[in-house]
Amino acid sequence: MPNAVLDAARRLLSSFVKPGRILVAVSGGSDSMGLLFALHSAIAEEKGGFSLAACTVDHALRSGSAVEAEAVGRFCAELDIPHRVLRWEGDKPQTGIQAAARNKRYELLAVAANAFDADCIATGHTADDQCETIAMRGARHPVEGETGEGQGAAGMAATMLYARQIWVLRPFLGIRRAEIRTYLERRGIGWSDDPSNVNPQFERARLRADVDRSNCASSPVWSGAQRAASSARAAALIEERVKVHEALVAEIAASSAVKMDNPDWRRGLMSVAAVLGGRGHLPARATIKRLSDFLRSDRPGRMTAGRVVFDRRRSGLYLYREPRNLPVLGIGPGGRGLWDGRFSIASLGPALTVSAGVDGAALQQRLIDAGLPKGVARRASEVAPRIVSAEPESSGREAAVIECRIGLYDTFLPGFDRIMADAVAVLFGRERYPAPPVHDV
Ligand SMILES: Nc1ncnc2c1ncn2[C@@H]1O[C@H](COP(=O)(O)OP(=O)(O)OP(=O)(O)O)[C@@H](O)[C@H]1O
Repeated sequence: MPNAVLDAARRLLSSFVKPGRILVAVSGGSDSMGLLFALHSAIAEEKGGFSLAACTVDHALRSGSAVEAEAVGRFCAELDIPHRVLRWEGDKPQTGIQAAARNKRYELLAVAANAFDADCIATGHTADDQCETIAMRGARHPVEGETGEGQGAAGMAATMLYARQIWVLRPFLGIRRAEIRTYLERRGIGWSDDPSNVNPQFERARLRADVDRSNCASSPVWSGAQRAASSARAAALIEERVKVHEALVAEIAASSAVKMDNPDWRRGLMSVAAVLGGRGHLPARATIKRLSDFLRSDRPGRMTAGRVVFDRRRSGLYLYREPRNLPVLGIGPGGRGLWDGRFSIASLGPALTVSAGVDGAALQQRLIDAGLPKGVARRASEVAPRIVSAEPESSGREAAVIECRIGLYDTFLPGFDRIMADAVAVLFGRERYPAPPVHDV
């Protein structure tokens, strides 16, 4: 009898570059219980090399969650799979609880992956979850699917890099929840139902009810492969047209700046701008439109969008952080912090204070020597981080390790955007992101 669930697990195993250890994120719901059991069965058929571990995050948000986590533990023990429960300790936020729980969940899963020495994490996201995600993103950004400019145009990716550290794989994205339930029922395996999945207070639960009623036929969206192709085109364009100096200024030839009719170029340019502005998302569609009109007009002038100045001169287009609302950050001895959303700074010993300001004339001169107009060099050096050490004998720069942050990709990088993310990383003087453990995008 054909078995789509087991086949998806087999396909995942055969997509690995080399066999390794998979940490399965098991909530105790049908999808992740099905994933665990299907992977266990598929591995049993294999010659060897793969192993499983499992982790359940107890969000401690409702009574009964600890008992459900224990039930998963018993199931894992029956299958001889090592299992850990990690609990979300401490205060919980009053609002945005679902988003906070999700962030915490990935953080704890990454901790478990490290403890089990796993090569990746697998989650039980299904085709139903995919429909909900597309519907949810579509409701927020009704037209972005047309050009693929927004993050949501392709829905969830089958692979995702978390925190530059560990890849999350979603082998069930093409499988309906009902199929997984049938698979489990036929084997006499039970699961728990999370009541918040049907609580209409949450947007995802409301959409879930709609998706259950529908046939999962959502509006047309990009496939992962289309999105990957767009990423590759955008990456090639920024590699060819954009030069970034000291992670502070982007320089673009005047002839390239005007080409805002090309959606791949728009997306590439906006991604570079998001890094310069210390933002984790692209500007809103209306802002991109205003900016495109300004750039197409081919006239010198300045426009600010997403905390970035687009400084258009005869010699070219220059992008840098606008000189407003620049924070002051204190970092304790040996500590680390994120300054202005743009730079991660780690102390090598002394306490540090980070603020904006001209870090001597040297930086400005380096930018001028690199060919930037004087005015641009001055403005860019004014928004550079100035690091002052609490120990007068050591200079701030010597006492710190500083790295540019790429908010768009550093926490969640969809697999289909990796080419683009690598191009941005290289422009900003960073290493490429780690490659996934599986073939395909
Ligand atoms: N408490 C949990 N412990 C371990 N894994 C979990 C937990 N909750 C969810 N997961 C994993 O995430 C998958 C998707 O779950 P769910 O749809 O509830 O999460 P989501 O919030 O919609 O997804 P995402 O985390 O990507 O936003 C599950 O199949 C499971 O693999």
